[in-house]
Amino acid sequence: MLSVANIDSYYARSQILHRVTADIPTGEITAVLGRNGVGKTTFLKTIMGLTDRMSGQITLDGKPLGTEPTFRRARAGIAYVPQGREIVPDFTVRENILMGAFAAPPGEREVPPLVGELFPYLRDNMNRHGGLLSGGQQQQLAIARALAAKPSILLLDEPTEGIQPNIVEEIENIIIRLNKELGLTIILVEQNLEFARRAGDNFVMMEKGRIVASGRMSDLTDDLIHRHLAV
Ligand SMILES: Nc1ncnc2c1ncn2[C@@H]1O[C@H](COP(=O)(O)OP(=O)(O)OP(=O)(O)O)[C@@H](O)[C@H]1O
Repeated sequence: MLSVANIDSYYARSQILHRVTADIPTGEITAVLGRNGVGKTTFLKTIMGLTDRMSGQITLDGKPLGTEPTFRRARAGIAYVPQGREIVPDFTVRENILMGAFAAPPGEREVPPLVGELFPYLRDNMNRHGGLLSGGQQQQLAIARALAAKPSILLLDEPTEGIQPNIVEEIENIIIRLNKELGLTIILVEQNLEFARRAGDNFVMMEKGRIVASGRMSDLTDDLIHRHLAV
């Protein structure tokens, strides 16, 4: 289980997260919900060690990770798919995927066969430049890059944002398969409440850098949604 406890997290001198505590159940999807700017991305970045400073504890199956650099967290099995995808446009599809493989065990730094199964388009376009792909294809590529690290935990930041509506469902189905068929633990930041509710086993609700509610998705009441998500 991934646990965070009493996390404060900062960009320069700005404190963004305050006393954040959460247990992320293994093998399940936990949706991180909240309005714009409440700290959802910062929550994921903090788990990955990508903010300027944090205090508090992060443990994975009891092993402390909170003071480890990002690459050790990646090697411990946590992979991050950032908002906006951050594909390198001049690298090919293959090169973009292999960027994720540095965290895989030596001897396994390859494009995983799974990528071809999940993403036939990527399999058939390995030499195409990343910048030529559509938003949906780039999202597939960003997920493929994360899978190249052979993770057990996937952090997904708004994976359906800015993607053509007819492709959104495809991405959603992939995310659900990664969890149900491969058993990946997923932390999903998602503005689309309908998808978050359908996919998520658990939720974490954030407000102003704090977790204000959490639990099983069946416990996400209309009142909580009204209080913390409605504009
Ligand atoms: N690099 C940064 N330096 C300073 N402040 C930042 C930085 N990135 C984010 N912030 C601030 O941290 C706060 C939380 O931002 P964050 O992106 O984590 O929220 P979010 O809930 O993911 O929002 P969104 O849904 O808009 O992505 C915001 O006030 C934002 O302005």
